[in-house]
Amino acid sequence: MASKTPGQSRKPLMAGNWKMNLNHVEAVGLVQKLTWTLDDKRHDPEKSEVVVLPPFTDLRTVQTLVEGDRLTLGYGAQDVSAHDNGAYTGEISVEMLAKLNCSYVAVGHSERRQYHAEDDALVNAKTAKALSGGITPIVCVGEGLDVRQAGQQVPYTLSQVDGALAGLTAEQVAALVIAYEPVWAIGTGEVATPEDAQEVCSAIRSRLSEVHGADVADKVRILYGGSVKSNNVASIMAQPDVDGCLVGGASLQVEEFAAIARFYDLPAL
Ligand SMILES: O=C(CO)COP(=O)(O)O
Repeated sequence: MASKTPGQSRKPLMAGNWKMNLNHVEAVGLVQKLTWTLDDKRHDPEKSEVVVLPPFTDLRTVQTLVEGDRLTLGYGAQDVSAHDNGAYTGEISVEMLAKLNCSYVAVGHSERRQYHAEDDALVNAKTAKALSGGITPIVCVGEGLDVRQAGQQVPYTLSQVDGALAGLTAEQVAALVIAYEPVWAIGTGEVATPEDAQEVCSAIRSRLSEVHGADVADKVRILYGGSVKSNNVASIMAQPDVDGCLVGGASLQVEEFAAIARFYDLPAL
């Protein structure tokens, strides 16, 4: 596996969270253009893994395209049910996602926490469910503006991490991805400084090390999310504990997302 810095084995991950954008027809256009652009610019898949998280209704189409054309593009979902099956109207199970060969699923995104009242216990149940189905959860954590202004971003975020990972084995934790997304930076154009991102990402890694040991902490990829663009990605990625980005708005723009995926060729401003 390629390294971001010598001696580090975590392969950078650039995940595009489309949120509630693009129907399945539009998804075809974006995925095709994205893979053409990455090929054209000679993207090295060893230097960053590129993943899209489309809406549920696009997943079968994206799967067909990726598998049919053997694209070097990962995909996954934006949410998963904490239940296996049954009378849960509107929910999608991990088995359904696994059947679509999804590699990843976001859990606990701040928009789910905010608009669907998801708490740490539910995020914990969804994380465990994803792992049990063989899908890598991207566990989202991060503080709101009031918490940041009170200087409590580290304890607040660590408490979300503790809640989301409660009861998981060291082996399970080693297999997941954590995304630090400060809520005040999401969709606002207000990106955290590289130092802000590093402060919390490094605190998360220290906590993983305390609880599960340094070997586990070394394996977990910790992403930053919140107004990531091609003009700020390189300096964020230069931070030692930032192993990738969870990208919202910019992942809907092919040239932008392709440039973000190729952060390794951009100057850190
Ligand atoms: O929420 C995000 C990704 O999950 C970030 O969204 P933006 O990149 O649009 O700020």
